[in-house]
Amino acid sequence: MRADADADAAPRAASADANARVVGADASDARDARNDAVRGRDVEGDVDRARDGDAPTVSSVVDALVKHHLAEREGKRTSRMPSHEFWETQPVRQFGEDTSRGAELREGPIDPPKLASETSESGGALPPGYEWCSCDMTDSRTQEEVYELLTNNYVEDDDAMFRFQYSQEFLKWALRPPEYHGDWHVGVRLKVTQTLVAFITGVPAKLRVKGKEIDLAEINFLCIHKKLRSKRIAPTLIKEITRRVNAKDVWQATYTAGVLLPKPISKARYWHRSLDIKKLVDIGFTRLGRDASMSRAVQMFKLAAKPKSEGLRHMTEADVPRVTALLSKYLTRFAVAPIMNEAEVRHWLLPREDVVFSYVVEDEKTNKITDFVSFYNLPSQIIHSKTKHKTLKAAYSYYNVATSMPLVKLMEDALILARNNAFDVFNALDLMENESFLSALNFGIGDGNLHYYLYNWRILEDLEPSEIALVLT
Ligand SMILES: CCCCCCCCCCCCCC(=O)SCCNC(=O)CCNC(=O)[C@H](O)C(C)(C)COP(=O)(O)OP(=O)(O)OC[C@H]1O[C@@H](n2cnc3c(N)ncnc32)[C@H](O)[C@@H]1OP(=O)(O)O
Repeated sequence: MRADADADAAPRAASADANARVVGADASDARDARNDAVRGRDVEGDVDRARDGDAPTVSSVVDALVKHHLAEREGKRTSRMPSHEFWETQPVRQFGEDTSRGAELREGPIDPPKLASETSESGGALPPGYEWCSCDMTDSRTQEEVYELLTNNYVEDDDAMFRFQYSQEFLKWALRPPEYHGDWHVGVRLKVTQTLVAFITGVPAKLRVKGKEIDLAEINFLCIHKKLRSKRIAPTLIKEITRRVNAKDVWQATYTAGVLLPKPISKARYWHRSLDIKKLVDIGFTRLGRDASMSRAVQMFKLAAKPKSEGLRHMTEADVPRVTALLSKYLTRFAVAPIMNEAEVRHWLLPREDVVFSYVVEDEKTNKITDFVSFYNLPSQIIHSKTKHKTLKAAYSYYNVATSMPLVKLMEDALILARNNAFDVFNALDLMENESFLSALNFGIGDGNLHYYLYNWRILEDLEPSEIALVLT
């Protein structure tokens, strides 16, 4: 969204893995030109790099894209494509690989099957003075250590204004789903002081990818202390979590990241809906457009006092079987979606105070649950706050199904519920059917991309975000 956009407000990166920036008219023009110039999706990171690096003109960006696109079609590397010393050795889709019909590549596992017993028993080499550990997320002291590491070192927006601040309750929820493995919560400690300095996690999940069901690990919370960056510790952490996942006879993984790596299956975009526009402007999350006034903006983002849908109520334990059925049926529409049993729906979707908010609409006559809406609470720290505000309270759209009303109506209620729970902003990716409500409900497009990845599973064609129904916390 441009700074002078009609909606008066131009949201910044909500910190969520947001590595791209809106840098003014040049960048937006370049983006438009790029969209017109080429259809290929993988080239887009190049634009960001070209843009960030040399302050290029629109035409030089387009030139670079066209060159890149042609080279990519021929399977060549261009000077603008960074090399990935680590990722080029991994069983992931690679830039420039020939996936055309008739080529050798097939959809499915990239590495040939192995035996869990072939997995080595010890981890890769860390720099001297550091050691591996498993972080016991049932232990309150360890939870605190993980919380501290992430609070001070995890994902920030590009201008280092906001940093994710996952609560301890959130971390327990995200890391302890049914059948989780304690040793997939990998830490690195300084030997002498036992300080936790790096972290990466996996949790078990089942995903349907283009009709195939895959048991895999969802990888998240990769974090290295700021003082230990750029020392190639990340590849060591990734190899260690891979070893521990393989040891449980699991050979595939999924993950999301703001950075462009070889090679996403899809690229989604964050959208932001202001709930407290005054605060968002005060803290620099949002800017008012050139000719906009605060009173007009307040008016524009005004919401009803309470939800409008009759019968909308909190989801309860008794709803679990019916929500599982409703959601499972809905998720079959998408090329990539989780498969959740009742225990998983209970874990991921039953309301948890200050963590996940879920609501249902039940048809009084038939007792059927017709609609489901949910969001989770992920605040960001305001890093160098110059105001009284220390925290940006952000709600993130999670899984939503509307059958008795249009999705836009259900999501308007989600906004009202989020506002009534004191959130400042409601964030949503352009996944699933979300495009049907984003503009209509005054969301503004953010400046961050979220790339979706599969490890050791190839699909031949990139997917649109609307084909993805996976929300990783
Ligand atoms: C079957 C089981 C498989 C299980 C594993 C599946 C794969 C899981 C993959 C992990 C999914 C995580 C999902 C999330 O949690 S995404 C969230 C990532 N975390 C953050 O952004 C927090 C703040 N940043 C940091 O803590 C560090 O900058 C990190 C740790 C990100 C990199 O540390 P550092 O800056 O000190 O770098 P290095 O010198 O050690 O290493 C450089 C190498 O690391 C590659 N790199 C950089 N960022 C990422 C990234 N986000 N995913 C994957 N790789 C990444 C980079 O391209 C380069 O490789 P190559 O380009 O040369 O090849």
